[in-house]
Amino acid sequence: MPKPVVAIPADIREIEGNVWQATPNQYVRAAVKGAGVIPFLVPALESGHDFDEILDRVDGLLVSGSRTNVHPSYWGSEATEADGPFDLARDATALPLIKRALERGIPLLAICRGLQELNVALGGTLANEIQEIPGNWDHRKPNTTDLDEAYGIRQDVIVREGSCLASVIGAGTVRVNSLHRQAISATAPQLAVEALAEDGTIEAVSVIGSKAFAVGVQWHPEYWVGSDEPSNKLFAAFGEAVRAYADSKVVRPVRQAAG
Ligand SMILES: N[C@@H](CCC(=O)NCCCC(=O)O)C(=O)O
Repeated sequence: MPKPVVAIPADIREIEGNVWQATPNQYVRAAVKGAGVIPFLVPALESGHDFDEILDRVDGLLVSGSRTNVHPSYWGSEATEADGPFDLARDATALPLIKRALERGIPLLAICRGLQELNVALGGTLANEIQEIPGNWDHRKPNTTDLDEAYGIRQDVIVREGSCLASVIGAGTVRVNSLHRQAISATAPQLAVEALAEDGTIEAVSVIGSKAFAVGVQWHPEYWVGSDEPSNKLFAAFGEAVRAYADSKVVRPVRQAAG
């Protein structure tokens, strides 16, 4: 069987004075090493994508994190400068791609911004600057230029018994990293909450009734694939679901009856 392909929606980034389509290497590395798939970056476009044309060519969707925030207009809220930075091309690419992939039963793993996009794509809302909510921790990226420190494992989340995530990484307390200022506020009707931080922040969801693996996590398992067991298990399960989907697509030659 050929190795399956997984779409990763890119971000628009300004690098050295030019505009790039980009995704952090950690997602590509985790897709290759952790899920055993071929990553396929989908350019972030504000318009012009034929999402079925893209999804016809892939076997899974991995929606990455990003320092940018989903534009509040996607859940009917007014945008202020404080809600940024924005990436309208990423929003216009990832949100419809998530919805269409779920409709088609294509396996989905959504990470950080990806979980937030999953929630918004299915009709939920987000809260901004959650560290300012009384009783909340500071879930933001640590102020460091050292990536291992920024993505350091530093927070407990509680994975719910009987959840999809529990079947992959086990139920109960899991140590994870945390690099976000937004979080799910109103959970989309089609999402089941699968893990919470001890301050009540939603840390993982799955899609109720999904035809295939469809999980979102607010933390960053991609960064520690290779050395962190829950991260390894999550990407391995995603890879397994992607291969199962790819196999289901293969039209097997009809064996001629023995002559
Ligand atoms: N912008 C959203 C999503 C956060 C996210 O995906 N963080 C990972 C990238 C971190 C970075 O490179 O700065 C939020 O802040 O909640």
